[in-house]
Amino acid sequence: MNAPGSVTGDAVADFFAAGGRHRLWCPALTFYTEDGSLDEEAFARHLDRLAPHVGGILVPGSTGEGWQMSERESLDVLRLALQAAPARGIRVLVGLLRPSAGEIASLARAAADLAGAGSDILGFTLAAPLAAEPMDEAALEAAFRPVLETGRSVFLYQLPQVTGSTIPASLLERLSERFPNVAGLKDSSGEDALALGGAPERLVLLRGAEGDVVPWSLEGGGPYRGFLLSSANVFPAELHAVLADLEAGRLEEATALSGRVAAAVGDAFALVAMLPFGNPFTNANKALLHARFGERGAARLHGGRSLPSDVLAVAQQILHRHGFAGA
Ligand SMILES: N[C@@H](CC=O)C(=O)O
Repeated sequence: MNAPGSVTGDAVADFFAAGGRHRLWCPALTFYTEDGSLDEEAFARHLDRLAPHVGGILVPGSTGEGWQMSERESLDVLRLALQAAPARGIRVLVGLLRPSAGEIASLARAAADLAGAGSDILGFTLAAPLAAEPMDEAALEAAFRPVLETGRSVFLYQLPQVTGSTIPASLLERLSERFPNVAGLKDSSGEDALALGGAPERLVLLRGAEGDVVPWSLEGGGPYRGFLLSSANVFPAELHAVLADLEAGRLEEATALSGRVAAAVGDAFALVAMLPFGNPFTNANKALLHARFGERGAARLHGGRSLPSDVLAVAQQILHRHGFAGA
């Protein structure tokens, strides 16, 4: 079952099999002006930096502050992405990051309406609703079904540290048998149980956790075909180069560069760990982006907060320490 304007699971697999930048995806940061509205120009500049190096963007992902947004705000940033992506040759995954099953289904309907037929949406990224107690398999299936029944391609999104629930292997297997439009899995848990435990072979597996890419890549003996990394906001060229090195069999070069990126990103996550607001994916990457590209508005977060100037100064030092030029 595939909806009008939707991409089939096979086409999604072919897209990633094309290799190179197609295997690198970015959960794009969201930019705000001083009055809190979307900064369309900063977003366009950001996509210009990303486009040569990524297959597409996830909008809004956790890094794009999707969990903090209302449905209206999610649709506003999606609209911008759909306007900007085709001219830059990149595709869009829609992040369905909403607190309840009803709100997930509502955003999926509205996003499909916005995209219409023949759009550049590659699919939905579908996380569990937020729950104080872990949801069981039946409850997760009930929450996912309305989106799966739209026929749009779907990546199930493992994010227990935010949602409170873990998608079990048995559910992934059943849904992928029942719904051919389950195209893949994005796992940001850092535990990788589904990929390591033998997820159905036809699925495209994407890693969303930060860290060294090499051992998790197919070429490095790992299970993941692609990577959807918050750090692609700051290091798109380097992560693209790592994948190119891997594909060309230059394992040593890939390992050295991937290790350097991972070390800088690790330091940035440690830097923002003490911040009592925002989320670490956003805060770490906004601080690094501000330092690396001089994107001044990058310090502004959803809801009117800003990253403190001492955090921005240390981000600059982190870049220098790991040999990356700053603005
Ligand atoms: N790649 C991620 C990071 C966390 O899952 C995203 O969606 O922003």
